Amino acid sequence: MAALRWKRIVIKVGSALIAPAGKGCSTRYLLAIARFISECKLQGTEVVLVSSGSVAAGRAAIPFSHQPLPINVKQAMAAIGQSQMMMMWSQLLDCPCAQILLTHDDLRDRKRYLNIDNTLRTLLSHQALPIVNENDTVATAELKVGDNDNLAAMVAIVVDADALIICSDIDGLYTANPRTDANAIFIPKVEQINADIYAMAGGSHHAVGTGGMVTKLQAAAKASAQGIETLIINGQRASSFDALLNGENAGTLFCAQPGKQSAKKHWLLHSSKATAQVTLDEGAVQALLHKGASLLAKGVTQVTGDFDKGDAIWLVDTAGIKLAKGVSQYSAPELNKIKGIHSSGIEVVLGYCPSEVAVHRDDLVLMEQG
Ligand SMILES: Nc1ncnc2c1ncn2[C@@H]1O[C@H](COP(=O)(O)OP(=O)(O)O)[C@@H](O)[C@H]1O
Ligand SMILES: N[C@@H](CCC(=O)OP(=O)(O)O)C(=O)O
Repeated sequence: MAALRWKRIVIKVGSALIAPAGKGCSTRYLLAIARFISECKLQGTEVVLVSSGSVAAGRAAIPFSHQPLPINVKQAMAAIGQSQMMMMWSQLLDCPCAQILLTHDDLRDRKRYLNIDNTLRTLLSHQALPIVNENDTVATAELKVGDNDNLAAMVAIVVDADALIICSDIDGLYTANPRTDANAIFIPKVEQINADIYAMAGGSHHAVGTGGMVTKLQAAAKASAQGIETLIINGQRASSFDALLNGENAGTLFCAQPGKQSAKKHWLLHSSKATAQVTLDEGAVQALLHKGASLLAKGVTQVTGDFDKGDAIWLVDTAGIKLAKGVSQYSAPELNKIKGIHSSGIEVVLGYCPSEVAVHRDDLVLMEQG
């Protein structure tokens, strides 16, 4: 058996594999996936599992035939199914299985993001298997990622994985949904995801799945942009996993792209939630855009909205154009008091000076100006 080419992977398993009949967990496809995970770990490849299926697994316990399922019913099914799904994985694997339930909000908050990162890495260093799912019972629309394909890509970026393997009930990407288009042609490799590729993707045919091929392409785009190669494979076929273990490709491969950002800058740009903004004078704009400088309080003319020290904020020019996103070293009330003031005067005004700069260059990412 050839060695796997990855040191750390994220495997995403869709609802259709957890509960193929749409009601309750089944070992039918999970045995082969569990064997693959065990083989990866034996070869020294670290694995994080993102498992859907809490709604599908809990479905049998709550008889409800109307479609679409109302959110409260789905949440109740998820609450029942999550423990059943975890139990199933624990029975199939002989390593400790660790449950991690997340919402999008957890990833937007820097402290929680770092806690997630630390927990995942600690679990991996102790040969445990983190099993991630969306925290369906608490997540309202604005807190949710909404689908586990995108969640898996976010997790892959958090743990700096080499590969994201999305296991579904289809061989990979086709030119159209093969369930509705008999002429659809299989695509083994995608160099770069563009509008033509997105145009091929259709939705899901399951009541408990989310997103179909659309969310898988979004996930592949996110992960591959961060240098993580992504595969969409048929998790119903044990042969897909045999191929991967033999160092061959299976399903559709989305190539890793160059230009990976640092984890911190990626979080700032794509995950952090910034609602407040500070307006910069022309000197600060030039220093930021052309000199790679930090933002000094002296260059701030206006503070709009509320934020704490450590929160992400927008840095805008006098026309209100968003130039950058950065982590503030001061709260909004503090920055309001010291705006326009030279760094040496901060202590005089506030009585303390924890930082010479308002936003440090390392905690700042420039927006692409179109
Ligand atoms: N272009 C496409 N190529 C392949 N599958 C597609 C395409 N467009 C839509 N699909 C659908 O996406 C489904 C897989 O997504 P989904 O049902 O959400 O599964 P999962 O539960 O694994 O996330 C396939 O079964 C297929 O019906
Ligand atoms: N969090 C939900 C899964 C949502 C989801 O994305 O499902 P799927 O499209 O099957 O990966 C659950 O556990 O049922």
